Amino acid sequence: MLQLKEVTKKFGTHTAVDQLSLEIPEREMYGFLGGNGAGKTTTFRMILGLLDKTSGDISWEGKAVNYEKSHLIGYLPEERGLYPKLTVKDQLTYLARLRGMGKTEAIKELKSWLDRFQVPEYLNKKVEELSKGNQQKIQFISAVIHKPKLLILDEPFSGLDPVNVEMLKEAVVDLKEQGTSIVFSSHRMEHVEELCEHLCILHKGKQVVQGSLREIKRSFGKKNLSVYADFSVDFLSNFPGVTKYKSVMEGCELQIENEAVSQGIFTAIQGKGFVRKFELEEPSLNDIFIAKVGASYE
Ligand SMILES: Nc1ncnc2c1ncn2[C@@H]1O[C@H](COP(=O)(O)OP(=O)(O)OP(=O)(O)O)[C@@H](O)[C@H]1O
Repeated sequence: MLQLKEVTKKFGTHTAVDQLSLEIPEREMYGFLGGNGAGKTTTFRMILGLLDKTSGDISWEGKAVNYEKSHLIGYLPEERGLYPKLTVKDQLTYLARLRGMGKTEAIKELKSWLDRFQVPEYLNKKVEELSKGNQQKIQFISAVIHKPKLLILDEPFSGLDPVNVEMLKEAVVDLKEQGTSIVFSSHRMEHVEELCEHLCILHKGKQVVQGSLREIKRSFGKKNLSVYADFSVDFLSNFPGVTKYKSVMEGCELQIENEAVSQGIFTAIQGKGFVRKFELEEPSLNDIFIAKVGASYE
């Protein structure tokens, strides 16, 4: 387990990470959400031992983490940095050897990743000949080639087209199933919602939400209600307990104060005509973020 206890990082007078306490379970995928400047990269760099913390404690399996010395950790940094003039093969075998792998084994692993990403022809290409997105795939391979136990991915999906996003998602899911603990950051709620059992949302260095996705959603209650009907449902905009009303082609989408309000609405629409949909939904992470942080988030 990776543990952070009251971790703070100050740059001069600016507090980039403020009293962050987290427990990141083993063999899971853990999501860090937050807008630009929220403190995600700073937290990762502190976890890896690449940046000193101002105060607090960080431990993995009971010990301090040292990325430079441990072969059990993989890291995809936000600022991608491959040597443009080297071939994929030379570069990745070099990096894999730094992380304790033999050359033959590294080439075998590299080839299997290139096959998986459907780019076997890149083996002997120079990095500068590849598109940005494909360079990112190569950098991802450099983070996982040595089969780390703990994998930290800073914005792994940014800049990739939808096909490559799916390919990378499948790869991280497989790594998790093989027992890797994965921590990744994203601006995109839906990626974290889809992939993570546990997550935290950072806002200006502070954690505003933390825990299991299921529990977080449950604690918010089901407050989104869709009502699609063959009669006008406009009167629901003034219904007691309705906090937000959106008219849509087929009816309306509502936010309600609590689940009990839906019962009143259900009674009120009965007998008025044909109801095609009446659905109480869990909040999305986006709803939760906005409720916690405010609508200013982009
Ligand atoms: N070396 C540094 N010196 C001074 N301030 C820094 C330094 N690194 C980060 N910061 C500040 O710390 C805050 C957190 O930055 P960080 O890069 O951790 O955010 P982030 O959540 O990763 O953002 P993004 O999504 O934009 O990458 C920001 O206000 C940033 O300006």
